[in-house]
Amino acid sequence: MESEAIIEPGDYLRLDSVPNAQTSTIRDKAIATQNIKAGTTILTSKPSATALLASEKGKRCDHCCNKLRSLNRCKNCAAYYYCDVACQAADWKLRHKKMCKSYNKWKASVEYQRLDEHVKSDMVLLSHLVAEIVAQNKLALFDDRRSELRVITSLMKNPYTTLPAGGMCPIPGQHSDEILGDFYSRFSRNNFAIHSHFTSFAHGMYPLASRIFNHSCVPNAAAKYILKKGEPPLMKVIALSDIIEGDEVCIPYIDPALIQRRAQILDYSYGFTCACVSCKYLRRTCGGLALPTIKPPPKDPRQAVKLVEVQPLTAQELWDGTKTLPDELKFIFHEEWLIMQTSLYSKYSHDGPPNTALACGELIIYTYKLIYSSNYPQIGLHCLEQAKTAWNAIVSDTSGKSPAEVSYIPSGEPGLATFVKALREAKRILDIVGEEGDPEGPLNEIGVLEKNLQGLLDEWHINLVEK
Ligand SMILES: C[S@@+](CC[C@H](N)C(=O)[O-])C[C@H]1O[C@@H](n2cnc3c(N)ncnc32)[C@H](O)[C@@H]1O
Repeated sequence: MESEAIIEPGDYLRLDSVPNAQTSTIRDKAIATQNIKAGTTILTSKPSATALLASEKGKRCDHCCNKLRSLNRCKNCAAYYYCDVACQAADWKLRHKKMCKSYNKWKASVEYQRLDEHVKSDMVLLSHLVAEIVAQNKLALFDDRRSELRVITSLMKNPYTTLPAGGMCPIPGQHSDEILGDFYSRFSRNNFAIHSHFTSFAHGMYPLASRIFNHSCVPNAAAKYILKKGEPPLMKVIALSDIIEGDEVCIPYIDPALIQRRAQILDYSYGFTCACVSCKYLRRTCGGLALPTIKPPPKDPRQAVKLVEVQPLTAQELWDGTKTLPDELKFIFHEEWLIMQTSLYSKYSHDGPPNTALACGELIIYTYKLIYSSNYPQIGLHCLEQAKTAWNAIVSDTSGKSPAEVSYIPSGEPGLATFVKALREAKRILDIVGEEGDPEGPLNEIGVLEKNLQGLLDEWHINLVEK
């Protein structure tokens, strides 16, 4: 099924075809039609289907994906959970009535059980998609060039995927295997991980956003998800930085911090080699990202802190070749480095000592700023963690000295300055993304820390000099 669909990218974008479309993996590019300020919602996209990850079943509503306050379980299949009767009724009408009877038998079948976990998860999403089309008699929409459903049939396919026989939930009146295979072949290149505060809990098809945005590991935009009671999650694509008219707007398909794996995933799942400035830089300087060419990190994090402190660098300087990363610092582009540091950070933040935790935290921020594009939400989330750790260091300090004098990090910076710097950076970055995901998120935590800060300033009679 190949179709032309009318794509409406909204006020901020137009789609430009790439000149060599026959040989390129890129069909077209989303170009900014005007200057766009950081924090602007560039596009809103509705899902054609969503499905919770298996690990989230029973913890969130199967209809609107909100965290469950009380449990309303489908009395027939006992496998779908809802916030309340309203969500249950809405989901029944939307799709569940077409899957309820056959769901448990299908889930227990040999055909389903022998699938890999990620294919199982795709089969649930495909079943939801087909159940929705059948339950709501949406087949006619495929003939309407304006319909978002028709956009699905204009999405790029992965020619190497084949529909696993018997893998899908039997749905009365469902399409032929050919049509199902056609939908499925578009999944790996187009589906989105749905997240709350950047932790995934579901996946879904957002055809308009899929059709419009290409990937970059240094994106100038990113998707967030709005959770509203009674409605499936709505995607909003937000500008992460100021975008100039004529620039291409790109989003990240995967977490750019998966430094070694990202090239493989983009090649295997999406069929392209990324040509962003960061990938080019890493290929040029780190031997095509091959692990053995990158020196392992020093075992002692304090040694790493010393190395980092004498090397003030920005990602832009590395990418454009103005500065080079010394060989002894290349470990920061080793995926294991971040994994090791984040696990040490969480251990020291919980168990202490706080100064070791803060030193680890500084190293993570340094690394993130060399990997991610500016204002990338993960940098903000980590700055918030660092602010919380600095706060804990301040309140557990027994020296009797003012937090404006006592220091917890190797550079000698006072604890208060570490706290304020991390808190302000977290607020600046996370305000750009704005409210998203579950309630009581990072912006609430920032609000609490700001109140704590005011209390501390009053207690010690400190006047913060605004920078
Ligand atoms: C979700 S679609 C992107 C939208 C695409 N412009 C379209 O026309 O449908 C994903 C596909 O776009 C292409 N693509 C996306 N980002 C790319 C990039 N940075 N470099 C090369 N190809 C890319 C790849 O073929 C990928 O499988």
